[in-house]
Amino acid sequence: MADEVVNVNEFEEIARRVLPKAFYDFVAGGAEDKHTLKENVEAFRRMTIRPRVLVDVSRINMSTTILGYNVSSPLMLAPTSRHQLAHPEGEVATARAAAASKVIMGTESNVKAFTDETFDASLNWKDISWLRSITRLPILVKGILAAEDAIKALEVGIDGIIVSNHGARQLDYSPATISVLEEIVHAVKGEVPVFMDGGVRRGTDIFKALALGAQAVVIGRPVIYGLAARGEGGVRMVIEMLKNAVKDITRHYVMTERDRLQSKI
Ligand SMILES: Cc1cc2nc3c(=O)[nH]c(=O)nc-3n(C[C@H](O)[C@H](O)[C@H](O)COP(=O)(O)O)c2cc1C
Repeated sequence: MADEVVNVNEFEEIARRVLPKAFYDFVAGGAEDKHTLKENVEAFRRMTIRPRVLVDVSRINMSTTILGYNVSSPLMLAPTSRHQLAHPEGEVATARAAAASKVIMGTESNVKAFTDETFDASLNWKDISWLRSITRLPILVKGILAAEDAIKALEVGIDGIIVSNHGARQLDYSPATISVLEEIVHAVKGEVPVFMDGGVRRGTDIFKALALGAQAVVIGRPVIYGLAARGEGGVRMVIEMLKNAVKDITRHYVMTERDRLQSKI
């Protein structure tokens, strides 16, 4: 029954059962030892929340602004390549997922995503400058994991940064995204919004990412799991489950591994 599913991990389990093995393995898989794949999730789990009591949460408003668009929550859907859509039903289901996401986000974004797993490996910063010269659309650079690259991205005039290791599908042993988010937020100094993706599976993960300075988070696999398990309704359920984060989140509310180490010195 649809209402028995209570979290994203359960959707993944259903997806594993209903999808042909090759499809599931393609979606769920990661590079080589899958170290970074596991770390994306585990690094979130190692962070704890410092709950505050007697705060009025009776009317929580999670709406925010992303690149000038008002959205109902700080949650976006990641680009996932078309490889998994070789199945004809996949095409239909993905169109439905996109429609569902527009409803939830409350806007039809004109932000283009120039990302693809098959993208030209020779892509470099000059190409971003060129892109900047031919379009007035907002340009987001996805895949930033180091402060130096974040600064480079600012220099070429991008409009936002997505801290991402592309779901740990390409380079194993790159850092878990939540573990480098704060470094990049500090480097960017509020000049452009910083988004992050990788391993977001719970509303508390969104809470943690926002507390470390992300403007919004992006999800990849959870959408596909919801879609595989329950179609459009499953995608809606996944998004609703994850929206369970709260507004007015500050850095004060979370404790990272680094904080714990520093408090011992
Ligand atoms: C099946 C699949 C295909 C993907 N294809 C692309 C792609 O073509 N380009 C890209 O930048 N990221 C791609 N990604 C990565 C996602 O955009 C996103 O960064 C990642 O899924 C976020 O991590 P999560 O799945 O843990 O939420 C893909 C992810 C999956 C699961």
